[in-house]
Amino acid sequence: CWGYGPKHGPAEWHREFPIANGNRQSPIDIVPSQAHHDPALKPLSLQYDPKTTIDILNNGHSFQVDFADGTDSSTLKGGPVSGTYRLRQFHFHWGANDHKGSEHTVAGKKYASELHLVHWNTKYPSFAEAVTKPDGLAVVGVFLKIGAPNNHLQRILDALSAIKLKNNQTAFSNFDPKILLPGSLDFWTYDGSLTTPPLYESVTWIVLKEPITVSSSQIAHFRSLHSNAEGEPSCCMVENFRPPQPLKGRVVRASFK
Ligand SMILES: NS(=O)(=O)c1ccc(NC(=O)NCCCCO)cc1
Ligand SMILES: [Zn+2]
Repeated sequence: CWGYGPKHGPAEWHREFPIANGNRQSPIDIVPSQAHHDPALKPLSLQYDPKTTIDILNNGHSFQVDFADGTDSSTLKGGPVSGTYRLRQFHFHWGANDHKGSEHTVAGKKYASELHLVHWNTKYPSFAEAVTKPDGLAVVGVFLKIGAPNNHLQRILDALSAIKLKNNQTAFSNFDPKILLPGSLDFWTYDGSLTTPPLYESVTWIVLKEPITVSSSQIAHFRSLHSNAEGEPSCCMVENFRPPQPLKGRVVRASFK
């Protein structure tokens, strides 16, 4: 199945998922000087209820923290979207060393990692329905740069030892994703896709300009996960980022001057 290694990596995904060569693929290289400030963009409104935290899961490509999305307890509104989007999960992407790992890049700059908070449009009955629609998802991307240790990540890192292998999951509760956000919610936004197969072109991307910091040893914990399930040949999850894709005429808007 698909992965990030030399055999089944991003350059090969188009064979099974031809939309990989589509017109609104993600991630992209964001060039700040070419982003258009749009004063009509509303401020982002993120309201999260820690009680909706369910579990933490190794899905074989990353790890994700899942949230109960049966009510409007944890939502995204405003910014470039209309309506209400519910938080489904958040996960990370990282690289084999600290000099790469983010999916979006900023004028060619790669960050060490990137956090994705995945929300779906409640005009659709479920996430599974929404994920195939052009306005189905809104994903907030947050860059992680190497610096001081991030205390807010510690509980997540401590849980990773319990989900070492693919399909391992363990209870995780009472987590407020807001504590992972930077001070400023200034963002760039553009129409894109899932960055992993099935690569559906259903994502309104909202990439925050301000990174958060993590230490080098904290991010090393991410690389201790395995992409194989029990009984399969051991394979470390050292790298799981897709490189930037062609812009194909899309416009990136900025919420800030
Ligand atoms: N990296 S990303 O663009 O934020 C992303 C988010 C969700 C997913 N996929 C997901 O949540 N489920 C897979 C969709 C299968 C159809 O139900 C893939 C990539
Ligand atoms: Zn992602």
